[in-house]
Amino acid sequence: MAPSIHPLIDNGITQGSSSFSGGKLHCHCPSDQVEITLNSNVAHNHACGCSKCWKPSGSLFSIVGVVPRDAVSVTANASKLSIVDKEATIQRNACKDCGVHLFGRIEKDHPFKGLDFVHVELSDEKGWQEPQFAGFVSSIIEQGSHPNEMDAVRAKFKAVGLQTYDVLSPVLMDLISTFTAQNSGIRFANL
Ligand SMILES: N[C@@H](CCC(=O)N[C@@H](CSCO)C(=O)NCC(=O)O)C(=O)O
Ligand SMILES: [Zn+2]
Ligand SMILES: [Zn+2]
Repeated sequence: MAPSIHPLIDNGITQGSSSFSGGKLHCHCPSDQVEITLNSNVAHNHACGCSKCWKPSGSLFSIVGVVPRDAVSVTANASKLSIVDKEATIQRNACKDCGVHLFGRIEKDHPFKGLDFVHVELSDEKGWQEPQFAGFVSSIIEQGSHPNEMDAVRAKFKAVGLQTYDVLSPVLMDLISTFTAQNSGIRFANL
């Protein structure tokens, strides 16, 4: 059987709702779940093949989007959270018991500082923005996917209407490069 890309991709994508304004995320513990309340829908929701984003077991990709950090609050069992890698750009807060990542936060100077990374599949609510693209696709080879499987993986994304990139989407890459240019002293008019 072909490996799962992700349950939210494998059988086609369900469109989100533009009027949806947030909901709750829960970790996978059978009891005393960590609960996160999001007062916003996600943006730039995407499949990520990198090794650092949390993926459901058996899936090659994570689905991860961003919300303003002010829209994120831990509303139950905060004591179960622990940062996976304090040195990483994105400090991923995971449940110590089940390993699920509840939110990833950037504290250092970075173009995405102020945005938290979250996985909407941890919510029972419907209406979250659907995945917009697939990023870090080639990174799945670093985790053991065979290079010969990559055409099939990219074809699966294409079949559900998603563009694939080996880093991030053009709009996000432009934001990163704009930040880098401005930090080096370049000033753009009318930005
Ligand atoms: N090939 C590496 C790539 C890891 C990577 O750079 N991941 C990105 C995307 S995460 C969500 O889009 C990133 O920004 N990482 C910063 C961080 O993780 O702190 C690999 O697969 O590990
Ligand atoms: Zn848990
Ligand atoms: Zn990632």
